Amino acid sequence: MQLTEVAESGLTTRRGPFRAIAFRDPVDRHEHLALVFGDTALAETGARHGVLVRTHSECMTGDIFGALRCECGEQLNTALDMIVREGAGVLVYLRGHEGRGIGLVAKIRTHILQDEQGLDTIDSATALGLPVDVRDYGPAARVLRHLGIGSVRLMSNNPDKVTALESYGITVAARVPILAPAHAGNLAYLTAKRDRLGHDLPHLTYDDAAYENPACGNVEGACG
Ligand SMILES: Nc1nc2c(ncn2[C@@H]2O[C@H](COP(=O)(O)OP(=O)(O)OP(=O)(O)O)[C@@H](O)[C@H]2O)c(=O)[nH]1
Ligand SMILES: [Zn+2]
Repeated sequence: MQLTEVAESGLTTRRGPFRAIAFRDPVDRHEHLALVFGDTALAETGARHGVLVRTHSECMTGDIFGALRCECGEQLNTALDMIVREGAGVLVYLRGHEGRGIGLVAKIRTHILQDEQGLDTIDSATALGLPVDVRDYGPAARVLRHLGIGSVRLMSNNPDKVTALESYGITVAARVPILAPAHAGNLAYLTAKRDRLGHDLPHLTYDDAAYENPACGNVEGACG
């Protein structure tokens, strides 16, 4: 199925000049954004056989407000840095993926259960009668195809994303780790992703005492 309502402009950010290409997907009806840097055609055929791509699931709390309980915001910034360092690549910002597809209100409700009952990111969704992950990567694949990209090096720690994108006909030539530093604020989240969702997070240790709270020093009481 073709994407509709495509619009493109230049978008210079503090990292440099990107192209911003906005799409409306005909299936999920969300508006998605691709940020394109450099010559991706050359990157696809070049020695590495795949464009450096991040398909980033929307996380308002982490991406915009820098919430510490997940690492989404850091991954977003790291992905853009990696693309610019490489000289070419694409970040596809996927709307409708908030809370792994359950939406913002439901995600905040899972946070309440995590904070008040100690449930993890999986059990807190299940306790609300909600699915753990209902993200669809069809829109991401349609965006990439629209950009003429068939083979990617995917920045992700989640092996399921590789399978999902490939099921939509995108070749994932490699999965490129995108590891955010672990700290006291995101440790529970990262640990649950590693132990229960199969994310590849080799930088985590099992020594809780090794992690500091980055809010310490900024906010009275944050160090509890
Ligand atoms: N339901 C729920 N979703 C969350 C929670 N914290 C973050 N998210 C959402 O999780 C999504 C990101 O998924 P993750 O599981 O962190 O990582 P991933 O995208 O599968 O894998 P990477 O490519 O390695 O980042 C974002 O859309 C966030 O909004 C939470 O506690 N509960
Ligand atoms: Zn997040």
